[in-house]
Amino acid sequence: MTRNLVWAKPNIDSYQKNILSGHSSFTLWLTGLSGSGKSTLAQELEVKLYDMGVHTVILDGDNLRHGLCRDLDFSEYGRLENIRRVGEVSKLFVDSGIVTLVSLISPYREARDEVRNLFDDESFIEVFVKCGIDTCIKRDPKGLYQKVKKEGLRGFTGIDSPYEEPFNPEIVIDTEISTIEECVVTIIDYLKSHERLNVISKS
Ligand SMILES: Nc1ncnc2c1ncn2[C@@H]1O[C@H](COP(=O)(O)OS(=O)(=O)O)[C@@H](OP(=O)(O)O)[C@H]1O
Ligand SMILES: Nc1ncnc2c1ncn2[C@@H]1O[C@H](COP(=O)(O)OP(=O)(O)O)[C@@H](O)[C@H]1O
Repeated sequence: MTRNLVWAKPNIDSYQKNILSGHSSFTLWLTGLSGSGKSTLAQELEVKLYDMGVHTVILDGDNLRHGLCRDLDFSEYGRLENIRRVGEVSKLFVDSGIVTLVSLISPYREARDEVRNLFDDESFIEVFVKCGIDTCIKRDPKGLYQKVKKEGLRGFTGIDSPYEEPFNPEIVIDTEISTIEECVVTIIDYLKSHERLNVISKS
């Protein structure tokens, strides 16, 4: 597939783009069941990071499936291709100096690990947004679990389609026992303690 292609190397590298941004860039990959809290946390985190002067973009599964990924369904292939595409897009943003907040069920461990392999060790932070299926069903923010029950919606994650929990995520957020604010603080604390929010400037 990649035969006869030559990589076009840009004149400005990602470190120089980080200097322009004033901070390092990385992907925060929020994975979890529908209703676990991925979108809510990505949105709250973005506000917090904005206030700290950090440039961000949110890549939310629901939104991307209206455009970039609108040709994909929820079959295994559709989800794997979705994860692959969002991984590649997140890499483009990170290479451009932008912190990328991904909110994607991304139910397959191996597919998430393939995305991780696109990045250096520090630049991919997997966040397991942990929440039991019963709580997700109770929350049902979009009424989709009701649709599974009442309208026979098939292939729904956690019901009749698999979700593989990460073995070794950088961060685990349990949204059943922590408030939204507490979850945000946990993530920001992780980023600070791992020096991901340090100011970068030309020396
Ligand atoms: N069958 C099925 N299973 C799971 N989710 C479904 C399904 N059909 C539609 N939806 C809605 O699509 C959102 C998940 O899209 P993702 O792109 O994150 O899914 S995946 O990573 O490709 O598995 C998901 O958004 P979130 O609730 O924010 O997770 C749902 O709103
Ligand atoms: N600690 C928490 N973190 C995130 N969401 C929470 C938390 N506690 C309760 N919620 C609620 O759970 C729901 C999660 O919905 P959403 O963010 O759309 O989930 P997802 O994007 O994973 O499908 C929201 O209604 C949110 O207010």
